[in-house]
Amino acid sequence: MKKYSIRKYIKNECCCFSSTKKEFGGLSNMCAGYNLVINQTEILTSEALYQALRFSNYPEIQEEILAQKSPMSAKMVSKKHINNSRIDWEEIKVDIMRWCLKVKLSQNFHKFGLLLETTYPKPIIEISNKDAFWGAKKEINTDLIIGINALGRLLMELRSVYISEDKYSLLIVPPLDLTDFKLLGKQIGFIDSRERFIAQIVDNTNN
Ligand SMILES: Nc1nc(O)c(N)c(N[C@@H]2O[C@H](COP(=O)(O)O)[C@@H](O)[C@H]2O)n1
Repeated sequence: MKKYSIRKYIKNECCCFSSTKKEFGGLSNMCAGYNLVINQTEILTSEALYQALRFSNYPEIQEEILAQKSPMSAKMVSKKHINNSRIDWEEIKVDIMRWCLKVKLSQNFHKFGLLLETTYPKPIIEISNKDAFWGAKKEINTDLIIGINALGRLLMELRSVYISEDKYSLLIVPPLDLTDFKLLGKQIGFIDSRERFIAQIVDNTNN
């Protein structure tokens, strides 16, 4: 099992999010307004995509997850089927999350990219009192936040590429080299968002 180090942060030196409705809420996988398309299937949030990929060999479970209107219900449906998770899930879930975030960025390039850019150079943290793996917990009576902060670390990793000269390489997301990297029974290939990006620019110019 991979080990991830615990980090300590000082709250007012960081860009923190916990609610999708507040500042930096768009960084949460639960945030609406960052639609995705994989194999011609519309996916409402990166949370739904991440949860669906837990069940690569169960297209019917994936369909049930993707049909949920809210990301929280997608997560709840996933919990209900947890015993059918890919057997390698714990080993690969961080790679899957990294891939989902890359897709979120490539398909919402300006909107998500600019949001990421505004956080630079501060640490990004999802504050969660329940989950110190993906997020980090606020220490009572201190200004410290402690946890693995895996999601924040992946977002910072992505941010470092977005603000570099390799920025536009992020428009193409290669598939993960995993057995059965599938959505609804179909292998997932390269996600090429270059046309979508141009269409979004044209759209923004016309509005
Ligand atoms: N809003 C919210 N509520 C929770 O209870 C959470 N654990 C999270 N964290 C998000 O959930 C995703 C991870 O799911 P798994 O625990 O791996 O099934 C990830 O998007 C976290 O940011 N959020």
